[in-house]
Amino acid sequence: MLTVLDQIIEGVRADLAERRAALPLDALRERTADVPSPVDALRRLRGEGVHVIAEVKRSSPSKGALAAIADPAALAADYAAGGARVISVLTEGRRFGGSLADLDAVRSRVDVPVLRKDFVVDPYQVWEARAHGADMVLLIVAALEQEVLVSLLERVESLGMHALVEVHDEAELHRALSAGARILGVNNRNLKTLEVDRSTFASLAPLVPEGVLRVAESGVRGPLDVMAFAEAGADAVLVGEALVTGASPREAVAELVAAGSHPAVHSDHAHRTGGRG
Ligand SMILES: O=P(O)(O)OC[C@@H](O)[C@@H](O)c1c[nH]c2ccccc12
Repeated sequence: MLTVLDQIIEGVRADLAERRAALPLDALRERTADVPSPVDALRRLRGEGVHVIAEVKRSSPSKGALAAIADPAALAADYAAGGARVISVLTEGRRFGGSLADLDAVRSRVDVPVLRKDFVVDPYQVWEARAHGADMVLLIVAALEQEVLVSLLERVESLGMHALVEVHDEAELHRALSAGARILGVNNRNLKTLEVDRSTFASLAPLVPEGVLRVAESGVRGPLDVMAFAEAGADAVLVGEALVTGASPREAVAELVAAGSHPAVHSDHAHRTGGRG
C-alpha cells in the first residue's frame, strides 16, 4: 500500500518531469549564474536563544486549506519584521498549494535566508532551488535512499546552500548524521499517520551530537511550545499553521521569538547543552 509520502512523491515526480521537459538541466544550471550568492543560513540559526523559522503554508494533507495567502511576499515581510531568522516556503503544489512562484515572490521581498520546502528527490530540484534564490533546501530522510541523500546533501552544499535534514525516528537520525547533516530537523508529525506527537523532538534531541543544529518541526501552537522545545534542546523551531491562521503574523512571530529568548530559556538551554548554541 502506498503511504501518504509515497503518494506525494509520485505527484512531485510527475510535476518535475514536466518542468524538466520545459527547461533542461543545462539551461537551468546556466540560470543560477545570475542569482546572488546564498546567505549563510546556518550562521543565522546559531547563537543565543531558540530561533524561529516561519513558513509560508497554504494547505496541508492533514488539515486541507489553512489560509488563502494572496500575497506571500507580504506575509514573508511580516515574518521578517517579527524576527524570523529564516523563511520557509512550501513549493509543493498538489497537497500544500505552494509553487516556485511563491519562492520567487518571497525571495524578491526579504533579505533573510529562504528555505525551499519540498519533497526533493532529484538534483534538478536542488539546482532549481538555487536558481530561484533559495539559501536552504529541505531533505526528508524518509523519502530518500541513503546514497541519494548523501549526493543531494553534497549538491546542496556545493551550491553554497545548507540543508535542513528531516527525520522522524532514531534510525533516520543516524542516517542523517552519517550523511553529514549539519542542521537536523525532527518532524513531530508522523508522515504515515499525519499525527503530531510533540514528544518526538525531546526523545531524539539528546542523540544529536554537539555542533549539529537541532530544529523542532511541526506542532508549535504558541510561546509555551517554543519554551518546551527550548527546554528539550532546540536551537530553532519551524512553524507554519499557527502563523498563517493567526490574526497578525508579525506579532505571532514576535511572540515566539520572545519566548525563545526568555532568560529562563537561555540559561536552561545553555546549561543542558553545555553552553553551546
Ligand atoms: O504547520 P506546522 O504544524 O507548524 O508545521 C510546519 C512544518 O513543520 C511542516 O509544514 C512540515 C514539516 N516537514 C514537512 C515536510 C514537507 C511538508 C511540510 C512539512
